[in-house]
Amino acid sequence: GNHWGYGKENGPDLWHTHYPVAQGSRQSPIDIPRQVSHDPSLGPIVLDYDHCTSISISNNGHSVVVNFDDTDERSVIHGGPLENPYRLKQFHFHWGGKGCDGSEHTVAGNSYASELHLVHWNAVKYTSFDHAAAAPEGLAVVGIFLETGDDHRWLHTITDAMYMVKYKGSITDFKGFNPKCLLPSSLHYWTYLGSLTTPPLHESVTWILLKDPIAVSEKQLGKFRLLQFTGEEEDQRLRMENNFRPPQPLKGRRIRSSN
Ligand SMILES: NS(=O)(=O)c1ccc(C(=O)NCC(F)(F)F)cc1
Ligand SMILES: [Zn+2]
Repeated sequence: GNHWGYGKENGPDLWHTHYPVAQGSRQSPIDIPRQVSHDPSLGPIVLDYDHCTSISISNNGHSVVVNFDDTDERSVIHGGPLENPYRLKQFHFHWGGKGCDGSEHTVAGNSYASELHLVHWNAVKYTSFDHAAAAPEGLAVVGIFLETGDDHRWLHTITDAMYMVKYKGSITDFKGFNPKCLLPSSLHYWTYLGSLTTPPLHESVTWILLKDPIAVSEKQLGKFRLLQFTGEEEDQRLRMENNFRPPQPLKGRRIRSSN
């Protein structure tokens, strides 16, 4: 049927028809205001990715996703606002069209070129990712802003693999990638309780947004736009771009800032 997407006929403003939680009280993304309350009790976020390696890279028709082996506690994040360790499951990106911004969260009304989401789940409290994804404390997503500037030396491995997953439903081996190389210099962050930013929009995410962006070149971002929303067998060739949901109402939520 009318599967959800980012077009005029199936985009974010229409998602509420099949996913009423779209108008819920803890939806994401949001705009991060200039002044956020600083919480001295918030410790540092710790990303233990040392034994972490990727398995595959895929095109799910909405984004490009790098998948990880989450069968043990090898790659977890803990600390910060989190009461348990959360296992890395996948990371993916949201981006705009040529010369246009495409981040999901905004900072004082300003967008970035793109936004990277590192998706983790609470394997201490839940038996599977799918259960965690539907539970209030189930997921922790680390958001990293991308701004255009110099080439990112490690992003090349990802953009070079994109020609292998051009079409929706494609997947290929992508081993040995450690996302630690995509982190900015500072792990200072904002945190708030929100949701998945794509349907089913479950209100299950503790968001941890790093304040500092990483720099990627316009050329590297251009390779993201070679991906397609559509499958190889489809007549329509829809370039994958502008796959971001705009900021949603804060509805009284508190946003906390690490130091
Ligand atoms: N863009 S986001 O908020 O990081 C984001 C992260 C993960 C998922 C996801 O796994 N959806 C499938 C599920 F879990 F079965 F619902 C969707 C959005
Ligand atoms: Zn995302």
